[in-house]
Amino acid sequence: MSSFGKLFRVTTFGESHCKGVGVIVDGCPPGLQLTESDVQVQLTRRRPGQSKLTTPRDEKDRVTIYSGTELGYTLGTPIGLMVSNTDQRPNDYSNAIIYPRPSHADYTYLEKYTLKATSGGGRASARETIGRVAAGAIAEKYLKEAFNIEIVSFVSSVGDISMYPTKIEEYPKFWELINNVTREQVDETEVRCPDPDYAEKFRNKILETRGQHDSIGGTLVCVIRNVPAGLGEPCFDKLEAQLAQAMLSLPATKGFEIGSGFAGTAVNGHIHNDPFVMKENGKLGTTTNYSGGIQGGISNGETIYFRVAFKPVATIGQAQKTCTYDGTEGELAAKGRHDPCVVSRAVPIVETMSALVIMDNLLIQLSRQAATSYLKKDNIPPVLVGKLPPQTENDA
Ligand SMILES: C=C(O[C@@H]1CC(C(=O)O)=C[C@@H](OP(=O)(O)O)[C@H]1O)C(=O)O
Repeated sequence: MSSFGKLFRVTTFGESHCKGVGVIVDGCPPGLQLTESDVQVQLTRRRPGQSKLTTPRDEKDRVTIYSGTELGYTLGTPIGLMVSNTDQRPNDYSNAIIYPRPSHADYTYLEKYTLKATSGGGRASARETIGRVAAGAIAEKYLKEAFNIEIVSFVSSVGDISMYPTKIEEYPKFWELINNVTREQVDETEVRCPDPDYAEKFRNKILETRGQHDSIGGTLVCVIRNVPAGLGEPCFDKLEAQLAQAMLSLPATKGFEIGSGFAGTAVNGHIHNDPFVMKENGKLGTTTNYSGGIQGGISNGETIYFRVAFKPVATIGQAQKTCTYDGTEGELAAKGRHDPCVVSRAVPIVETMSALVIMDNLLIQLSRQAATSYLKKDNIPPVLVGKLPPQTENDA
């Protein structure tokens, strides 16, 4: 379905070649200062046609807020946002009418719905992510203002060139990076990688691939800082499970890994466990962070970090042997304007999608805390809050 979230609920609409794409955001707290410019920043970072590394389809993606705000403040009512599609070229798809594009969604959409959009990727197009980005930008604004939560994503690999740690021993250096990396640093390079040497290698790889009328995959890291402990809903809605669902609902994703991920399987528990320590803020924290900020499906107050894998874009100009819908063998060389690699445009998409997950879980936890605050808790047995009961004479 096209809706996501429980208390901060978003519903996206639109196809890549219809009049426009957008989103309805229900459940945004009233009183948040919000204008189009707050949302536009992330939409502009996502837009096509922004550099040689992306699809040349030239959409400005200017957003209009239709409802839910007045005098620059949210009213608590549904916020409607929309972006017009202005640079469609449906004829680009004329040679693909009888061919399902290999590894795209044409065949499966037709099987599912019995008919499909004639041009573009329809709902499976990356244009659908505009709605998510617009909604997530609102969530990000609340999270930053109310809880100082920071979300930063960056490109960590393109093809087989990777800056991501492969062994557990390499993680402490990586934590230094993720604890400090900023969006400004990420945006200093066209490809959106904070390491200039890797950024250059990634850029060259994408340009080389584009020259071959081909595509290539890559990975993104996402970091979420200052998340309070307690977010996530066991058992089925663990925070990492929701993040995984959110990320794997993005077009072209093939993998999700949190904390030490697959590398963590190579070491013993005494290395992998994150010991607790009292932190300056008077709360328990951990001295290492192989857990990736989530334990038992609940945020523990440490930095959350995860990695998302994006496959090579399915639509490529290079001729491929395949067959038509009726099984006739042939060759398809896709026409049109396509991304040789989606990772740099995926950065704001992953950030805003993360914001949607954190926002929804924050509202759920705040509502639980508010409900509990009305109870008289004076006589709660100490063992239920991790304390020993007072000693009695019999104990001595
Ligand atoms: C336009 C965007 O990306 C598009 C994603 C896409 C696809 O099939 O996913 C195909 C291309 O567009 P068109 O439908 O014009 O061929 C991309 O340019 C965007 O993300 O805004």
